[in-house]
Amino acid sequence: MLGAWRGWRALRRCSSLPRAVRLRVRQALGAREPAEAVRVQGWVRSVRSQKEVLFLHINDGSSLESLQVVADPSLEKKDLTFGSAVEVQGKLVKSPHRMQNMELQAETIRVVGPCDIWSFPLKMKERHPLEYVRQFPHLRCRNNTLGALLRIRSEATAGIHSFFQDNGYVHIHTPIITSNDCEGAGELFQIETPREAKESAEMTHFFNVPAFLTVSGQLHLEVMAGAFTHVFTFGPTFRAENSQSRRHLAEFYMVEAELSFTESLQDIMQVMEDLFKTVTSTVLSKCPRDVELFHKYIAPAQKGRLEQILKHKFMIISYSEAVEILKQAPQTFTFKPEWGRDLQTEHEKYLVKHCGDVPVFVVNYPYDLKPFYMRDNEDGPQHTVAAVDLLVPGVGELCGGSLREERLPFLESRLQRLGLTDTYQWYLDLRKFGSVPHGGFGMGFERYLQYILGVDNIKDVIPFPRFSHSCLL
Ligand SMILES: NC(=O)C[C@H](N)C(=O)O
Repeated sequence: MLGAWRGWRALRRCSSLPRAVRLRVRQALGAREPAEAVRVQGWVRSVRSQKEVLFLHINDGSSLESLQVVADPSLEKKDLTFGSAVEVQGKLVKSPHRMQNMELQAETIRVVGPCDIWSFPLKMKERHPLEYVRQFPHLRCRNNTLGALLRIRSEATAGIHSFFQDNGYVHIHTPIITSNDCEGAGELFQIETPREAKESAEMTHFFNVPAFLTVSGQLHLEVMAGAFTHVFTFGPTFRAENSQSRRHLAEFYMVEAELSFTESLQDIMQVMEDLFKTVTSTVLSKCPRDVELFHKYIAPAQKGRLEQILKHKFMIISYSEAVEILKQAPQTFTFKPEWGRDLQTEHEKYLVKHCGDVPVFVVNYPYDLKPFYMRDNEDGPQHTVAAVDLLVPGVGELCGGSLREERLPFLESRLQRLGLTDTYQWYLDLRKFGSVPHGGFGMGFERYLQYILGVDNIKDVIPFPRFSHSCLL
């Protein structure tokens, strides 16, 4: 009985709702035909009250453009201001305005949530600098630039998943909490046991076992590539880098792939290049107006560049060639380039410029510079491993990958020298039970967005940036 009564109440609630069709702003703007009764909800981007007519622009995040609402001035109310949340009902009609297809002739306007414009940090029709809106992580998504970024980010995410799924890769959820330090660079955030969960005062770490936030899903992907052949993951990774630089975050997203039965670095580079080009084409075709905003106001030099880059094969140079180029550079570097030393940001920048401001693969790095899992090239005195970094203009390293050492004796002796045999017993096991040549790579998602959009600071391409001394919200 009670159920039936509730049902009746719900029915009454429904029937009292207006019957107008609810449209998102994007749908309303793209409609081919006028429509009699529609309802649009969103946040007011501008209000302009004239004697005869009231103009509003409302945006609901579905597109960069806002929908123009034309209303009788009698519908104006005190709390109908910039930033307020509204529901407008009326007729969708062809707009006489050259720049837009449709507009909404309001019959009713309801202020769902007013906005205190005096304390609201965003101002009407103002192009706020990215550094300014960064101070308001709870409100900056209402800013046009961040709105465009977040739509692009969403499309790029879908594009990355489609790229791999369409090519037969299995998606793996690699763990966030892990006991290994894949990169061996000591940049791990350790996990503590909260006081309430401690069985004894001495209990430390993660219930007394060392555990960290993951720096890379690679080793777990290697496990899976041993059964599924081609696998990928795309999730958050963490680095305890005490850096405020414009290229580093403590929490960032990484796309990683691992391919079994792969003997050449060339194959890995091909996947990196295909991934970059496919996802970028998707973004350009799905969010042209959002991308245009960046190329118009943030990075004018990037306009048209991407389309060019998509047409050409990426360049490849070896690490040794890179060092020679750097040694012959007319400029002096803070860090003197020398074979056997890591390439610094200033070196990467120079190399990319030298190659014509295009993405460049640098391959075959010194053995002693790279982590234990990379495959030994066994190439004489200048001993290298089959590693690759993809460098891009303005950002530097975008992807890093390698062939993995699949040969048990090589891996065993390397881990022994590092004193890591016990820790990586399971990893050695993989080389005993059906080991195959394999390799993979990781691409920093925020650096990818930084590059394609020409955004200078990595903090502006992630919804909630976390970096040294900062964890707002
Ligand atoms: N999956 C990868 O190859 C990425 C690599 N482990 C890195 O963190 O750079």
